[in-house]
Amino acid sequence: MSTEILQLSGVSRHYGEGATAVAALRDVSLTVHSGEFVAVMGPSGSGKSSLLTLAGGLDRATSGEVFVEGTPLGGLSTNELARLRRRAVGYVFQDFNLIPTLTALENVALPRELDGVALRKAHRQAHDALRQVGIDNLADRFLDQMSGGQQQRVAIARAIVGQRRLILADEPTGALDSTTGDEVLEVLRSRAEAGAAVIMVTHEARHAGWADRVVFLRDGRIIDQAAAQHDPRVLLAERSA
Ligand SMILES: Nc1ncnc2c1ncn2[C@@H]1O[C@H](COP(=O)(O)OP(=O)(O)OP(=O)(O)O)[C@@H](O)[C@H]1O
Repeated sequence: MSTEILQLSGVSRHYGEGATAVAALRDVSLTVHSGEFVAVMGPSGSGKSSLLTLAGGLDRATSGEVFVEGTPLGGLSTNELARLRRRAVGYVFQDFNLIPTLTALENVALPRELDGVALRKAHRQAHDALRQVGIDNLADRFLDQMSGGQQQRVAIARAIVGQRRLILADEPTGALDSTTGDEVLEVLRSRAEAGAAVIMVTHEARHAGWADRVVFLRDGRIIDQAAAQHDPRVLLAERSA
């Protein structure tokens, strides 16, 4: 039986006040279950990043409620929210948000260490995550010794380390060539198959084809939800043909 990992219930997010107020999200309701891979598409400014930051507890809703594994985020203190994020949520930021003074391995292990996992175990899990994105051989490199695509894969490894149940990825294939992009999509897909809920913002219909479901946003509202056009297994088959 699949469980609800994420639920947005009538969520709105307004920025600013009065004449300059912007409604980034308007009354959005969305449920994502364990094992589901959901793509979010929509024009620039439609609210895609806002949806992701609210889902990950990086920002708070103006109204409505966000539930992660049944916990309403609105009632949590800042510390409780930080703990839930570290434990349950992996986030791939558009600009990676990695720490330049740490190696790839240390960047990936950091959230585990912060969560109290012993160093050796955290490093073992980090190696495993780096292996999944195909760059375990770069574990000891610093960020300035890596290409943009390699840094992006470090960011993805950090999001999937330690079997997080909710993985949120904002344009995770942006800096990657198409082969590497497909590899990353395969990793996200396999995390969903292992039981995570994965939500990915993308501009590319081809990438959305890897998802089970595509949510379309416009002006802060969900205007449509559809099953992905392509069965991901078909894409896989095309790749290996
Ligand atoms: N911190 C903020 N302060 C004020 N307005 C904001 C803020 N963040 C987002 N907005 C506004 O909210 C709306 C939705 O922005 P959001 O970044 O969620 O859209 P998006 O669909 O992710 O866009 P893009 O594809 O360009 O990244 C936009 O009008 C944006 O200008």
